[in-house]
Amino acid sequence: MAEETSHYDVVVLGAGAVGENVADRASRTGLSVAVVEPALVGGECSYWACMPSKALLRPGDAVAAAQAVPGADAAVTGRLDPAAVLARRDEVAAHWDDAGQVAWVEGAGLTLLRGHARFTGPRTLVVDGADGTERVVTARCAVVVATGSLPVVAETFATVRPWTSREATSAHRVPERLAVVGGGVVATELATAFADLGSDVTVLVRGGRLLTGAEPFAGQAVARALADRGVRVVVGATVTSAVRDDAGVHLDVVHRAVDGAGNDTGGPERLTVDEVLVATGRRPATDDLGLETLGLRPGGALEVDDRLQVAGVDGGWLFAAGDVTGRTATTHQGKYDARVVGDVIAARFDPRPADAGDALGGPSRQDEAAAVPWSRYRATADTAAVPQVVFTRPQVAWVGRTQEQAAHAGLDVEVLTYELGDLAAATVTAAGYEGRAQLVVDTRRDVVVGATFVGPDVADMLHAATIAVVGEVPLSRLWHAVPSYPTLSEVWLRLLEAAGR
Ligand SMILES: Cc1cc2nc3c(=O)[nH]c(=O)nc-3n(C[C@H](O)[C@H](O)[C@H](O)COP(=O)(O)OP(=O)(O)OC[C@H]3O[C@@H](n4cnc5c(N)ncnc54)[C@H](O)[C@@H]3O)c2cc1C
Ligand SMILES: NC(=O)c1ccc[n+]([C@@H]2O[C@H](COP(=O)([O-])OP(=O)(O)OC[C@H]3O[C@@H](n4cnc5c(N)ncnc54)[C@H](O)[C@@H]3O)[C@@H](O)[C@H]2O)c1
Repeated sequence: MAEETSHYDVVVLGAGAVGENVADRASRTGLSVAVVEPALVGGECSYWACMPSKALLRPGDAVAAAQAVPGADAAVTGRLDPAAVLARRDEVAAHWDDAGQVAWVEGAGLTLLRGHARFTGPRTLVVDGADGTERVVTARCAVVVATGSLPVVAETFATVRPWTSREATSAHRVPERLAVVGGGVVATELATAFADLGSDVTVLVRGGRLLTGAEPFAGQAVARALADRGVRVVVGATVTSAVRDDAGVHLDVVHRAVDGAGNDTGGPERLTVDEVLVATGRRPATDDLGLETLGLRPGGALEVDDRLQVAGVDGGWLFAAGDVTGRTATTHQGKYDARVVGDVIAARFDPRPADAGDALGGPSRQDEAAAVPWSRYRATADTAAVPQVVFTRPQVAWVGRTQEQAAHAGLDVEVLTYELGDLAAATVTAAGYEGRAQLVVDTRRDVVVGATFVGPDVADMLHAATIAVVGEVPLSRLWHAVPSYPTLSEVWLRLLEAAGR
């Protein structure tokens, strides 16, 4: 049943973390903004990704931290209480109730349209409501697609009701036996969490190592730590069939495995588990957006430039941000893109008198038109300095280029490494603290282009490195950034000493 047409200046598809931020910023010069969302306002991150997964990981970290300190260890001798961990996770996920975020959207002066949006032509959409209503919505100025991504699940698992990250992060029961297929960020974090909760976990990795986006030593450290906690990590593994019956899910796996002595112990095996978590990557959610009416291909990523403007559509009205672009797959980077695209739209379509932005110091039409890299209207960091933290134990944090990526880019690099366990702060933090920091230095420009930290509590060390990379701070100036004693940040001093300072 079609209703009357509603007109807005800007329409944002998706009220995930990215869509919310786009909408808020785009409205800052007085544009009317509608956000369309068929599910929970807040999207994946709040209810099925970042927040619940970190809530599942934190208790194990807290216990491990105490157990690593002689004297404190005696106070922490029990096991985690899975029911209490899951209950706290429920709270962190707001019990999958978006009332708080709806209140925020409405308080920000945005219009929330509940339903699934699809294009019927340029700047025109139909919003299908859950109650069967169809509302036509037009955008006078711009449309931003922020519909996120969906897990990739191979046909092999079609009949066994596998877990994706959604079922894992919202689970209300801890499986006795869990297989995790994949070796990326979701696989390593959730293998860690469920091992902490008491599952017998097997990780089936297609390639030769974990976390292939990071420096090789990072994945090796995580694999070692998982093995030490009784998790079986099988490399070179392919699941050839999956069947569920009353006894569980039976997986036929072919793999190669090498034992400590270098012997090949691999081969085909049948693995029976209670649940199988498929964590084999995500794909942009663009299947059913009506993109074909705009001359775009459904199903793929929406390719954008540094203004987040979609390539291949005339008129400068279509933008995309977040996971749907295939350019970024973290909340923080998606929100950075959201700030950029929101500012571009607020400035370009500013309804106020021509110089209003300049006079008030806010978004400015002239500045946007003349924008250069590193201005607020260009997502320059997406190519120069993307930070990522993996909340495994040990944590893995990196920004910018790995050694291999820097070499691939033709840079002359020097690689500086330091074992974090040799720092005074490590001695105080934990008995037998193990970790490593590595800087990739562009020797021609004398600046850091990449940094990796692996170890307990390194997540918050990353931002100093991000500032060094974004700021292109010369090593000669970094030398004057004095780290406090005894903190893990003293590693910066040791790394600079290794560079001959
Ligand atoms: C298990 C897991 C853990 C993660 N942990 C972290 C972490 O710790 N830190 C981090 O930075 N990142 C993390 N991520 C990544 C992060 O969750 C995503 O990068 C982020 O959620 C992407 O935000 P988004 O707004 O682009 O998409 P989403 O959050 O997916 O939001 C998209 C929204 O669009 C809506 N939508 C879809 N189609 C339509 C349509 N046709 N019309 C209208 N609306 C539509 C959807 O319902 C959804 O609400 C994690 C991911 C996973 C899977
Ligand atoms: N802490 C965080 O910031 C955080 C946490 C979780 C997820 N995320 C984001 O979510 C995104 C998705 O995470 P992900 O772990 O699903 O993807 P990923 O790209 O990190 O890892 C996918 C893994 O699946 C493997 N794989 C792919 N196809 C396979 C197949 N057919 N069979 C077996 N293995 C296969 C890959 O080799 C890889 O190991 C990531 O890009 C990440 O940025 C971020």
